[in-house]
Amino acid sequence: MTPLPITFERLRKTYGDYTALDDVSLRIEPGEFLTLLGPSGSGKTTLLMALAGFIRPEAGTIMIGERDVTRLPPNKRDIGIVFQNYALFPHMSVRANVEYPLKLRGVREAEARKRAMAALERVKLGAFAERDIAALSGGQRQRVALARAIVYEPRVMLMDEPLSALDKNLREHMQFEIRRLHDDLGITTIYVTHDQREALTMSDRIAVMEAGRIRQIDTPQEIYHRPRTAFVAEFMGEANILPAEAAGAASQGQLVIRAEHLHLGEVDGETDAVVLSGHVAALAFRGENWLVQLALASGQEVMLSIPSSRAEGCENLRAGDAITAHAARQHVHHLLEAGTDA
Ligand SMILES: Nc1ncnc2c1ncn2[C@@H]1O[C@H](COP(=O)(O)OP(=O)(O)OP(=O)(O)O)[C@@H](O)[C@H]1O
Repeated sequence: MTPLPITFERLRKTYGDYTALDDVSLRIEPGEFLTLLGPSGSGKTTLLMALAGFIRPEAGTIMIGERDVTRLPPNKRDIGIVFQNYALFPHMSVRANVEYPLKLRGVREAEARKRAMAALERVKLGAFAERDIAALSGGQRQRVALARAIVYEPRVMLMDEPLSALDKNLREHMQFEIRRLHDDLGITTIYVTHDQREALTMSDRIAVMEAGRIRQIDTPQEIYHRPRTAFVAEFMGEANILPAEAAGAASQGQLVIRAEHLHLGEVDGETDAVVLSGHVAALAFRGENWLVQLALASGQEVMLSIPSSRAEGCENLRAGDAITAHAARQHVHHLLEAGTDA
């Protein structure tokens, strides 16, 4: 089946005088894996639920392919959904849970069974079909929820924080599995998370939301290396935001330098670099890297992240030591003026 594009046009949703979606416009390409990323309360779930049909917007339109679905009930939208809490029926077997959406759609017993088993095979749970849900681990339950969402072959998949109940290792493993499933099925996926690393790992593009608006929508690399605003820069990872003049730039405005792009020590004369000097305010060893907090003469503190593999000298640093750090000019990025939108 060919995947479908999704278009939101000036979508608006308010709760009393609170604006949860503030004229959101967005096009998701056919077959794209798009992540809605943002802090709690930014409107991610509201946007997803409006697409699923569980929330009715006050204004705007939602199109799936050529179809205007804004006023269609959820079961007419051809969408698979996976939630954080799995929403499985605990008293039914794994197979019965996966057959359930097919039975709702009037698919006959033998056919439902065949398709449920195929979906379970896809998520590597074929051998668990007759088990009770209660006898599964968190990761296995999440796979059942995935199987149930794909069993009727929807062309659009929505996932709202599906991995947040899992521990870190399983979560990272499932990020790859979900992405592979998306690629194999050739569907359009919208994924909600507030975890920036998860968004970077899985997505074709990321839409960063804040206060009911999309602040930036871009590929993971673009959004990480070239954030448009301080909010996006800080939300996407450790970001040092400096006034342009602090970094010796002639221009006005603000700069962002990622912690891992700052290196300890002087720069050789050949390199065009921004140089920052001050003293060590604090430092910490974190296994894969060292974090060094550098206090500038202005009082501002900047963070350096130095990989353990090339952290010679970090062991000998002490709070109060005078240090110099530098970043190559290509890693110094100008932000748009504050308040300018994506
Ligand atoms: N039924 C409701 N009544 C009133 N306010 C609501 C309702 N549902 C959501 N809101 C508010 O709308 C805003 C957006 O909520 P939404 O659930 O979309 O945020 P979110 O980005 O998904 O957050 P989280 O990461 O915490 O799930 C929040 O401030 C929330 O309190």
